[in-house]
Amino acid sequence: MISIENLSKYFKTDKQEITAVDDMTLDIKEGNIFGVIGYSGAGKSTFVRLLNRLEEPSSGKIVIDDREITSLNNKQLRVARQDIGMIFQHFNLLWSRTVKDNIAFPLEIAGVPKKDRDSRVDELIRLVGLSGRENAYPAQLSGGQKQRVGIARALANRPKVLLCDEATSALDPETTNSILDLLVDINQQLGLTIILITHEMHVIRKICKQVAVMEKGRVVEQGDVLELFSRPKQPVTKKFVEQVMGNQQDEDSVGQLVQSSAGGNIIRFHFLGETTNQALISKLSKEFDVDINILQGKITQTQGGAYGTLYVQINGDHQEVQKAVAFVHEQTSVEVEVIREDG
Ligand SMILES: Nc1ncnc2c1ncn2[C@@H]1O[C@H](COP(=O)(O)OP(=O)(O)OP(=O)(O)O)[C@@H](O)[C@H]1O
Repeated sequence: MISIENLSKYFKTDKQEITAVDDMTLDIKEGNIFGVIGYSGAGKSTFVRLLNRLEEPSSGKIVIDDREITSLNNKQLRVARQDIGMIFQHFNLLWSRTVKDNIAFPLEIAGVPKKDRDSRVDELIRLVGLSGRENAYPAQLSGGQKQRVGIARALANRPKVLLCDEATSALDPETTNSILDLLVDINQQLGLTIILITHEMHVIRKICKQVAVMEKGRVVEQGDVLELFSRPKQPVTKKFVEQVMGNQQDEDSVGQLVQSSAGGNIIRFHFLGETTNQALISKLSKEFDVDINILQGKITQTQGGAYGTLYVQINGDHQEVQKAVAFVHEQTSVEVEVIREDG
């Protein structure tokens, strides 16, 4: 759907030349929610603005839905942009226009007749959950509602791609979650390809299927979100994973755990993309004659399933404990490791 080849952007200032995007190559599949994460200054905003040529590339090639964006003239670009919606951190709404008229704006520009505009706007208002607020002005809306207007406006011309530039960074955690849920909903309902840039790993965790990590204008690591969580290679990626998971490699705390829990078997379960394991603990205690005590853990949900580690103490007859461990090993995709054996 989207193919980016050797894309670069240099900015010349009086004193120096800055490489904001440095030779990026990426392929993004249709219907994906693709995240790009990086710290401030990594080049994320520049990258996303190059995709619809809000920023002109210095070199490289961008193809979106078989159309080479980088070779279009201005007139062709205006038409092509109707297929590429965009939402922004600070919403970029027109403050003198109502919700309805903000959403109608791109339709007016595209020359859609008034009657068709009105019915499309009604449809969009329902889609983004703004019914009843049609005639409000942006200043009368909450941050989350403003972003809903931004999303409706971006979708007005039925784009194939939606670019999200830090779309939830100005919102509180609860509103962030509701906007992310809306993006997933839109992705599923409309089959829209979404590219989302952020500096927050929990945003990636919650809605992205694949992710690229940017540092100093370059993609330093990319892959499936679960894969990246479980095997981050670059130091910057490890830091981002720690934002969500804490430091999983903290051997001290495991040692402490073993010391402080008197007796019993200590088992570590490692969840990696399993989607049917929510009932694992209760299933084990029902099917085997064992008692299970949860000691410590952190599990998080990604679009690819659950990810994380859980330490439990399993008490019971030696054979029953072994059977329970064998069950997890053989019947589920949860990795299991015996940290300490009883006796
Ligand atoms: N118009 C510009 N002129 C000169 N330098 C720029 C311009 N836009 C961006 N830069 C520089 O390019 C680099 C990448 O900036 P960019 O805004 O893309 O990063 P970012 O990852 O989006 O960070 P942030 O989240 O802070 O915006 C930075 O060093 C920035 O100062």
